[in-house]
Amino acid sequence: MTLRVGHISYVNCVPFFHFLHQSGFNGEIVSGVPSELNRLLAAGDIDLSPSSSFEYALHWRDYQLLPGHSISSNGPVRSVLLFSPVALEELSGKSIAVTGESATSINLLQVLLREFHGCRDLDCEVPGGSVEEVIADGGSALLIGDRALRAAMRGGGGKIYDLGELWFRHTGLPFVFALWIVRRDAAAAKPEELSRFVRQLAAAREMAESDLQALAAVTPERSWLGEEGLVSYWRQMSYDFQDRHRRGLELFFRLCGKHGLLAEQPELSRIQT
Ligand SMILES: C=C(O[C@@H]1C=C(C(=O)O)C=C[C@H]1O)C(=O)O
Repeated sequence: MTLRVGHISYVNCVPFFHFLHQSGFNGEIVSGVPSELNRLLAAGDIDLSPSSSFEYALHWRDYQLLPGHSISSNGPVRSVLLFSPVALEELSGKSIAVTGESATSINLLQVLLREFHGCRDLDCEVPGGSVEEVIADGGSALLIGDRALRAAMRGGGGKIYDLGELWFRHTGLPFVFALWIVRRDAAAAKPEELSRFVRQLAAAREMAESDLQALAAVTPERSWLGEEGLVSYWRQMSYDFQDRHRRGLELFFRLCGKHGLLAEQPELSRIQT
């Protein structure tokens, strides 16, 4: 049996995937934005994926974590951005257009605004048109991933708030946007494939991180982000999952509970390797 593995179609995932085949992986890869991968994972259509940390919290009884990896910020993240013509404190009652690609970041936005900026009655909705149009029309809007990086390069009239940076300023902790999530039933059905994958993923990431410059030189997104842009973006992301990440994640889940975004607190359960 082969593994069906999700792949986030953002440039932040390149360090996990570029060398995966070279490291021996011969299963299937299914690409999508985080919200699509969350859906496939919840439905059992893929076995494992880097996916929204909030998705883990919603369905944690069905999932386990691959230890040691995440997609996190430790300060600015550069690709989870709120574009707003007004200050954060003034967003109560105003409409905020949010990306349909996210699960974690839309809840992080709510937590930041409610817990630290005194906002009430937030009106967050995925717009009918594109989020980019809302930004161009001077509205408040949340983008993630490559579309956020591109929109920041275009700039615009309003302010740009980096949600990783805001989280760090208020908590002093990393923020965990994505975790490597495995379905429990897949872990039970394909234990050997999974332990091979754990080794292949670690090797692939190590190869990528040992020479980010060389990786940037063969990454197509260099056409718009530049090789130096890619390297500095990957360098400031945190792909680890250590004790500080766990504390940041648990605080986020607690604040989601406090603000009515999560019905119960998840247990963090790792696969046995
Ligand atoms: C750091 C990012 O985090 C992403 C945000 C996610 C979410 O909001 O659910 C999910 C996966 C991450 O890749 C990004 O979008 O650039």
